[in-house]
Amino acid sequence: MEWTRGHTIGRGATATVSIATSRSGNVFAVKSTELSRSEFFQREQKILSTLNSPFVVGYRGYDITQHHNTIMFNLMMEYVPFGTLVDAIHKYGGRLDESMISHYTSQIVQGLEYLHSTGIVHCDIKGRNILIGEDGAKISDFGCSKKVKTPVEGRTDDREASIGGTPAFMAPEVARGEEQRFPADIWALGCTIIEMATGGSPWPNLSHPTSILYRITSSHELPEFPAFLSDKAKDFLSKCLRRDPNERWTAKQLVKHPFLEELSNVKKLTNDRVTRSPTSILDRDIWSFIDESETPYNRSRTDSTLNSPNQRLKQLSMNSGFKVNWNLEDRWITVREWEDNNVRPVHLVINDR
Ligand SMILES: Nc1ncnc2c1ncn2[C@@H]1O[C@H](COP(=O)(O)OP(=O)(O)OP(=O)(O)O)[C@@H](O)[C@H]1O
Repeated sequence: MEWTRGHTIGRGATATVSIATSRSGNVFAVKSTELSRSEFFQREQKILSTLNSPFVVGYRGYDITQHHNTIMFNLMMEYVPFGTLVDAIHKYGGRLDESMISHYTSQIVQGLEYLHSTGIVHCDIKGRNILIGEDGAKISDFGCSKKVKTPVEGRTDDREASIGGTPAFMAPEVARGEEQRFPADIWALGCTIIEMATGGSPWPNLSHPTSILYRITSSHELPEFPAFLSDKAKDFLSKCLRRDPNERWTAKQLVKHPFLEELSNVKKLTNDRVTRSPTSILDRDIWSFIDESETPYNRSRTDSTLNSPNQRLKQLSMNSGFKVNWNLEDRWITVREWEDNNVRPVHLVINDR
């Protein structure tokens, strides 16, 4: 298919997303990166090409092109015009009201129900990866996603697979490097509801990924439920945010929860579009205003154990029973874990944005 690249509409850690038009005049979005750096993209392309749901960004194909001396991998997708859920939160003054939260949650849950029924774990559900279209929310960015066996087919051994995502949205079993299956997306959904309700991180006093992982793995805490939410909304959250993945509700159960029944009076974004091009700075804007060192949690730790990322990780590894080796590569952090002297094949790929 011949197509022409238009203006840039978004940038991720590795990709530039542009609007594009085909010769026949169809408009779509094209996400491009250098072929040599396209490992996650190719995974995304393979997964996206198998999916078809109104609650998941639509697949339109892929191609490889040469731009000056650079070979580019291009992933073509449905153009979703109103930015991300984080843009919507900004647009509505920093947080969404409960009717909007239930509207978008309903669509994300239906998207997750569909994905999980096909054996896909998204692995990076968060506001930045939810796009807002004419009909509402669509799940996007499948760069971390993986296919696992469905409950009917049996379990895969996640110790063989890489697991990862964004620390603030990571379920306890993921942060510990144990497994990342369907319940991990449900935990991240709970975190995304808090993001919609507060405009901030589920762990608002912590900004460094290491501190967040430390808190998730070493405490028995849950993210704080926003006080202004109704009992129904809090009950819904309590079904998502359970530390034991086996106790979390499935997407199939959650679609029937009473919180999602009240969908009247929803303000749609269709005629009131978000025009600002979304950038990665949004996450920083929201979340970095509170320094973790100012929190009582860290103030009580007057020893030097948590002074640097490496020292914090040493502490984390002592608590978790694993030795952890961190590798900073661009904006991604890879954590490899060892159990006694046996190298575990699991590594945790962390989206640091
Ligand atoms: N289909 C689309 N339609 C409209 N805008 C899009 C579309 N896909 C992506 N975008 C915009 O481009 C931005 C970057 O896209 P995406 O998150 O998929 O890139 P990424 O490099 O995988 O991101 P990350 O940094 O999370 O890995 C999104 O936040 C969004 O604003």
